[in-house]
Amino acid sequence: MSSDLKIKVRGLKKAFGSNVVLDGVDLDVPRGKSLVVIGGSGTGKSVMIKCILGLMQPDAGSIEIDGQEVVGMPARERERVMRKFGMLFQGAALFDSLPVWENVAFGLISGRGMKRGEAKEIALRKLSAVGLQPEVGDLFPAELSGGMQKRVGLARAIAAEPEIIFFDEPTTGLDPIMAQVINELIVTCVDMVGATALSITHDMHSLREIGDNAAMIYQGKIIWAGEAKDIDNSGNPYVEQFVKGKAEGPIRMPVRSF
Ligand SMILES: Nc1ncnc2c1ncn2[C@@H]1O[C@H](COP(=O)(O)OP(=O)(O)OP(=O)(O)O)[C@@H](O)[C@H]1O
Repeated sequence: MSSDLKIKVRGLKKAFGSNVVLDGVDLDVPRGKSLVVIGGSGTGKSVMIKCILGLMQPDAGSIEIDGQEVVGMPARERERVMRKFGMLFQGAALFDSLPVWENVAFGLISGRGMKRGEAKEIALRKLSAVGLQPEVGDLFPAELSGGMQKRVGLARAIAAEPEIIFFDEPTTGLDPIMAQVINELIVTCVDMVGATALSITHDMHSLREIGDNAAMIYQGKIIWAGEAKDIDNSGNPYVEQFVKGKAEGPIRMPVRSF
């Protein structure tokens, strides 16, 4: 039933000139669940997320959030829907010139007009939730390791207690131990704020840790969707090749000959 869906995507299409990136994507994100989308490099995962976030206009198709069509929605109304979203970008995307606490509180202060003192208190609480001491709040992003920056990004993503959180390759560039710490924090934080989560990743380990459900995108379409625990027995040769990381199989990587 569509009321059980937080996000419902149907027939989403997007091309750049002759490069057809999304060719009729259908995706269901059930309310309160964590869906992880996998797919090779350049298969359109980021383009799909950008369309859902309203950062990119699709050529065709429908995106419903809480049963409300957002494609073609007037900018003002769309902004209100965007407030339901939190986002952890690849590489954390922190503002270098702002101390850590202000990075976390940015959306609260500039987006919601919260007083700085109140926003700082919330920011320090969220930093503590991701295992960072209050002293870290006064440091600048350049003074932090990559893993700490990811934690700060996560604290920022949950600062406004969003209904939906997007995770863009949350473990890319981290060592396996820090990747696991971030995976566990994602699960805890998503639970803590009771959010629905949509992630994109190449990292199969991360998928198994953070996903209730999984989907695979290939050649502009979702070619498999199911419970994350079933991904090893998908019966789909494309999914199998990706999951096992095999060079041989139906997926052909574009290789340029010089
Ligand atoms: N603004 C844009 N203008 C033109 N082409 C674009 C634009 N954004 C994305 N593309 C193209 O869309 C395709 C898919 O890109 P996208 O970034 O969504 O891939 P991805 O699956 O997220 O890849 P990766 O896993 O490597 O991040 C690529 O061929 C890319 O060149």
